[in-house]
Amino acid sequence: MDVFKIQGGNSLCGTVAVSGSKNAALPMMAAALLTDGKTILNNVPDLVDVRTLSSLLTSLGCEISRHGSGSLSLEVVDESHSEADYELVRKMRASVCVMGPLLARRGHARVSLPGGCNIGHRPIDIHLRGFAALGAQVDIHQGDIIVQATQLRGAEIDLAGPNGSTVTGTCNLLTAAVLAQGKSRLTSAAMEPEVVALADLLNEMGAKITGQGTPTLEVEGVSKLTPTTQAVIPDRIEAATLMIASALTRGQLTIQNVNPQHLSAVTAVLQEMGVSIYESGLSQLEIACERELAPVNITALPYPGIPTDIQAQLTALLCTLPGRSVIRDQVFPDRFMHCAELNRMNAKIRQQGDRAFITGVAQLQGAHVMASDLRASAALVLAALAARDETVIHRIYHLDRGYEALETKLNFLGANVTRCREEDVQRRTPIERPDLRRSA
Ligand SMILES: CC(=O)N[C@H]1[C@@H](OP(=O)(O)OP(=O)(O)OC[C@H]2O[C@@H](n3ccc(=O)[nH]c3=O)[C@H](O)[C@@H]2O)O[C@H](CO)[C@@H](O)[C@@H]1O
Ligand SMILES: C=C(OP(=O)(O)O)C(=O)O
Repeated sequence: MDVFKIQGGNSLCGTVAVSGSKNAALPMMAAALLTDGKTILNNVPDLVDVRTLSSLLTSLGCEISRHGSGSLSLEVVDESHSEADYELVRKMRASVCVMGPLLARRGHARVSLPGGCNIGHRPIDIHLRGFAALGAQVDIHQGDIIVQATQLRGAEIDLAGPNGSTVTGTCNLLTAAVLAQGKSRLTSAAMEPEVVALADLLNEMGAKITGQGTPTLEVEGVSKLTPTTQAVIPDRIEAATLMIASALTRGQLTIQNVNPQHLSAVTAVLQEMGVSIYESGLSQLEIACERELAPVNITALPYPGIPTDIQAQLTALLCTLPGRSVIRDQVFPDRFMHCAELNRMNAKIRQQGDRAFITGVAQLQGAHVMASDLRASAALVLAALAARDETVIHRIYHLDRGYEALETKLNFLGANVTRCREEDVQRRTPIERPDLRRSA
């Protein structure tokens, strides 16, 4: 297993470009199953999750090849298999995104129920309720979900859950409803830019979807979709992570290939802390720290609120601001595994329920810490960049799921991050102790 060794203390300065969005690319890749020609997606990040989904789609009869930097070609050559294997699904929850397209196009899908996860309870009951409303028979057999229908029929589907809407659920039902007979109306739908990106791709393929970006999506079913070429939107979570890295190291960054509109909640909260953020050009942000930063209270909410996928990274930043702050996660109320690890780095966080109560410290201290999930890993990397001495982050395979070439980008900006094998890392620095026998 790989670990990161990070020598903290350098301010990040320079220009960096954000990669394509993981969470937009995954459902867009799955949508290729809806056509029988070649779908070309550009700006696809080279990530473990993208490779895992590619393996899954290959097992479902897709031929996939990567060309140049970021162009992925996907073509269905065999529609006889509709079963997603547990070995692939367990590696990545977003595998459930194949269910909608398989059901709509092949009339049948068998997908292992995704298991537990370190960010909390993640049921897919709303997805299944939606498939049933579209006329599918839904069964659970030996840990697999089986959905089948000879012809889906348009329906009214309410996607509201206890913590807001569901992003992957909206994608799954959208990709099923596009080929259903008649009209569907999806209410309390997710408004995330990644859902809009999927709807735009489907419309390019010939679907009739309106209302994307609002809580109500109207879908007029069509009998066939044709393949197309589309670029994946910039990764707003990677962009926000870099913005926070700039603030944490009191650096100065130009971040390219961003959609500032997708980042407005993050920009607003960083500005409230005192970070200077300027738009320079259509897809570029300048981040600088020109004054002392102050703590704020934050709640992670569905879009257009502050994303839960940025909650851990914001927590790392708040740990270094003098005074008290509270951060709450209303999307995944148990997503606080990073707090105990940050505390090992001298942070002062007390977690209770869906909130973390933070008292800023003057300086974080390097330590051996364990990544528990993707964004928790990012938070530990950010904390390590600002910490005194060396931090060793174990289990960074979580990070590789969702950040393209993060250490290369950070090192280019002045960080000191080394990837090495777990067995090559010395566990502890020996503490020098006085020789008591000699002084006696
Ligand atoms: C691949 C991808 O795009 N992942 C993102 C997606 O995950 P994902 O789509 O899995 O997250 P959801 O939007 O579905 O989950 C939001 C909330 O709804 C609940 N829920 C969800 C589905 C369901 O059937 N029943 C139910 O109760 C969940 O437990 C959670 O509390 O959106 C999350 C919320 O923005 C992000 O953190 C993830 O990065
Ligand atoms: C939680 C995330 O991804 P996933 O839904 O694939 O686990 C994430 O991107 O932060």
